[in-house]
Amino acid sequence: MSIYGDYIKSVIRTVPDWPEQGVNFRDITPLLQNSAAFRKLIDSFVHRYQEMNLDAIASIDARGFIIGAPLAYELGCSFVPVRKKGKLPFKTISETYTLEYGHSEVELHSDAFQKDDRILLMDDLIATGGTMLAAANLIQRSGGHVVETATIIDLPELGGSQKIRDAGYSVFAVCSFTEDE
Ligand SMILES: O=P(O)(O)OC[C@H]1O[C@H](OP(=O)(O)OP(=O)(O)O)[C@H](O)[C@@H]1O
Ligand SMILES: Nc1ncnc2[nH]cnc12
Repeated sequence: MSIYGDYIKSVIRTVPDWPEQGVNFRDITPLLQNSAAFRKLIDSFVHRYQEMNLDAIASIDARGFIIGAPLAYELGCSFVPVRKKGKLPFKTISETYTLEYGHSEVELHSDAFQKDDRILLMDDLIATGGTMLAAANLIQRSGGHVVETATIIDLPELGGSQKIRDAGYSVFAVCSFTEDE
């Protein structure tokens, strides 16, 4: 949890039973609408990463872009989008991952990184961890080094952050929610 974790958590809205019965959707739009809260969020990432000599911020289509781009701007790093299949125009490498039902695929341009570049990978939320883990593996395959994976929200009861740690990556979350919150 970051220094602003409790505050950031207080401006995230939970929408029960969306997009389907039984899912508590953690909605970051109230956080984005609140300029003071959004600034504190980006500042907490700046505070954590400013001395880490990062070369690039990679973030995941689509909500990850909202936090990755301002952080890259603040830190003076390059910004690399990891996109859902079929969105990137140049030569890509891809990684398939399992969803609750079926499969999905993330892609990266083959020239996105230099070998051994130090990369921070960001997304807004970790649930089952499939998306973040696939993106991290993709970056490592492309020759980059994933220094850490970072998120606004972790849902630890779904096991995703532990799965990412078990695969050897560091995980930083600004806040977390249990199922009953
Ligand atoms: O840990 P996981 O179980 O993989 O789930 C987390 C992912 O799910 C959401 O994205 P979504 O695919 O809904 O796309 P969006 O950002 O375009 O809304 C979220 O933004 C993460 O990327
Ligand atoms: N519970 C949840 N809230 C918001 N985004 C999600 N992506 C996957 N699970 C989610």
